[in-house]
Amino acid sequence: MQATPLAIPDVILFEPRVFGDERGFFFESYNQRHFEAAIGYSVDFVQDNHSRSAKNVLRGLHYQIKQAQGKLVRVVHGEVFDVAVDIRKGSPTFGQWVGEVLSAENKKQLWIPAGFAHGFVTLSDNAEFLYKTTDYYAPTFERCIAWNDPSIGINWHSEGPFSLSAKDQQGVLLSEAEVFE
Ligand SMILES: Cc1cn([C@H]2C[C@H](O)[C@@H](COP(=O)(O)OP(=O)(O)O[C@H]3O[C@H](C)C(=O)[C@H](O)[C@H]3O)O2)c(=O)[nH]c1=O
Repeated sequence: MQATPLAIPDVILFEPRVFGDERGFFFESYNQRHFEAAIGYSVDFVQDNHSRSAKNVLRGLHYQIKQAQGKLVRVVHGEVFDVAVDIRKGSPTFGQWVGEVLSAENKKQLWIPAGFAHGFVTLSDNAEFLYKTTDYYAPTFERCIAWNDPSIGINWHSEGPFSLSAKDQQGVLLSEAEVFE
């Protein structure tokens, strides 16, 4: 497994070692020992999530202001553009974003620590998105930052128009959002 910090170095891209043969392929989608050695600290994943989205569905930018979740995300069908935004007050990269194309084909994974808002847009006809989280779902603590906040300026690598939940249509600007102290 190869681990590469992105431009915001706390966000780490994982590329697994894939064993292909005439039957198909095998790879370890998660190995705690290798993962923790790569990020340099231990984490405890408590929940696995799985969502399916049609083309141009955009989910985000989400975070939990309390019970903040670290997320290890991957795609097992189709392709998405996945984005993390640094919302840690005082961070030198506060308000900056990083993104990566994750697909069933490239088998890439992103580690997005607590302290980031997270979202993705579906690039393929459909995409199935799986992720592990380091804390439990807590809807009362859920917050949403507007996907198109000009102060963040995310390039979603897709023309749209995007399909968003009613909740995500109400996302607030980063300047008005609760952030991590
Ligand atoms: C996130 C979550 C949702 N739900 C229920 C609540 C709703 O009835 C339904 C759909 O929830 P929502 O529209 O919030 O799902 P997403 O828009 O995919 O939300 C996620 O999208 C972005 C990409 C994230 O990073 C977060 O993990 C999460 O906010 O699933 C649960 O029961 N447990 C959960 O952990």
